[in-house]
Amino acid sequence: MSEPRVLLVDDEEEMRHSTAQALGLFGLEVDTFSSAELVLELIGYSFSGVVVSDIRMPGMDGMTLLQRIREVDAEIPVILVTGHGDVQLAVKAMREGVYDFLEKPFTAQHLAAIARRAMDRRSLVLENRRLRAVAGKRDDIEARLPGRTQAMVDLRYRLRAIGATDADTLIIGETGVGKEVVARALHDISARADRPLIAINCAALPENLIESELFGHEAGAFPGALRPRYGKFEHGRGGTILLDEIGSMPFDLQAKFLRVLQERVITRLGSNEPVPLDVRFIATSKVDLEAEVAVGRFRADLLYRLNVATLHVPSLAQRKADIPLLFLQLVREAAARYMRNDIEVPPELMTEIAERSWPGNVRELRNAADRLVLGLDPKPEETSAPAERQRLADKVAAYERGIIASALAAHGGSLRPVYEQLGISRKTLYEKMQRYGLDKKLPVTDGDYAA
Ligand SMILES: Nc1ncnc2c1ncn2[C@@H]1O[C@H](COP(=O)(O)OP(=O)(O)OP(=O)(O)O)[C@@H](O)[C@H]1O
Repeated sequence: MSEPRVLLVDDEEEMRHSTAQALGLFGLEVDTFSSAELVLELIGYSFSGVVVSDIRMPGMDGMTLLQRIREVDAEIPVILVTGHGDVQLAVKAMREGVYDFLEKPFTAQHLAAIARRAMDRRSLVLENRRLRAVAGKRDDIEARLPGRTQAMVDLRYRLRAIGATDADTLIIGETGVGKEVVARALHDISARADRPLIAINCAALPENLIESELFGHEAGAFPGALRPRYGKFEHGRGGTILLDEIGSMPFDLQAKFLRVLQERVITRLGSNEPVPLDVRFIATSKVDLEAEVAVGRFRADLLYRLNVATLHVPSLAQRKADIPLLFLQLVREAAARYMRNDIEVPPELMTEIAERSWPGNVRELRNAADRLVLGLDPKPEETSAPAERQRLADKVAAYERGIIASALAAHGGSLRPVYEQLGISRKTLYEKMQRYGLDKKLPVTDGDYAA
């Protein structure tokens, strides 16, 4: 989203500077490089400018640079300049896909006009690519966030609507519902899709480093800050910053963050100079931020600023009808991940899965699918708890049997001292002896019992 730039490569310093200056006069943003290797490091698929390079240079020459750039992206425009009037070189360059070829001497006006045309074409190419990617990803939303319940239909509808804007967005939902999945989908259908998405977990940031982590710092800003460093916000330039668990952001930092949201500038630690920041913020929360405001842990002004575009991601309890299909999809995904193709979901298991409660939401359901595929009990807590209880009950029973047996032995099989000592009724002792198979093995002296 930054201005497209001309990357100008020339090993001759004077030529480099005079050309750059002249192009600057025609309103172009120019970066200069003394070698082709240097410029190659900056070229990527989303590069939005144009490369202007001398042909004859020590090290990598202009023709090789052209070839290398076209390996990265054949649609990046490269303009080659030669001082030698070499027709053969020109022909070769044309064959290699050069955008244009200029002979020295040339006027800056001429070069500026060609460069501008090249950049216009490049921006068209990038825009078309973006539209194609967005169209693909739009179809993708259904696959990424499946579900036929109204809650999911509404979520996808709002997601697409908000995705078409550049508004900062708050995503709310219980743990494991897929807030991060929604955030990534939002980024992917936005105009920033080809720029980075930087995810920051506010709950995991070390308190003492948090500001420099986010805002960056200048050299000497604090002991140990030897070199200047970009913060995470600046790494997200042109893209999206995802602030996970915004409710965990320290209170003092919330005021600074609010300023960033309002003014779209940041100031690195140890500097007074605000730097413009072109990013979209997406924040997530599983805690009720209104409640956090009420107890003074979250700033009301920050909440109001964030709460403009809001997405509520429903819990599985709020979309129970989606559970079977979602589970099947997660099983399919897990099977692919673990390279198993023989996984079946027995109907009884499906019924249990559908009726069970899933407090950990999709994350928990996904774990269950993984466990099934790995041949483990897919219903860990809730259904293995009775098994635990069973084992515990067995242990308790064995212990109880031992106590009764030894009491019976101690009293020579006489019942009265036994039930009195154990503080239970005669009837209860009788039932337990029956249950534990103790009646026949011991010498019995109490006529009551024998009867
Ligand atoms: N609709 C979905 N389809 C498939 N997998 C999903 C879906 N939603 C979430 N998941 C999976 O569930 C897990 C939890 O998702 P995610 O991390 O997005 O949840 P969250 O709401 O951000 O969780 P937390 O509140 O703990 O941060 C991830 O493994 C994710 O891939």
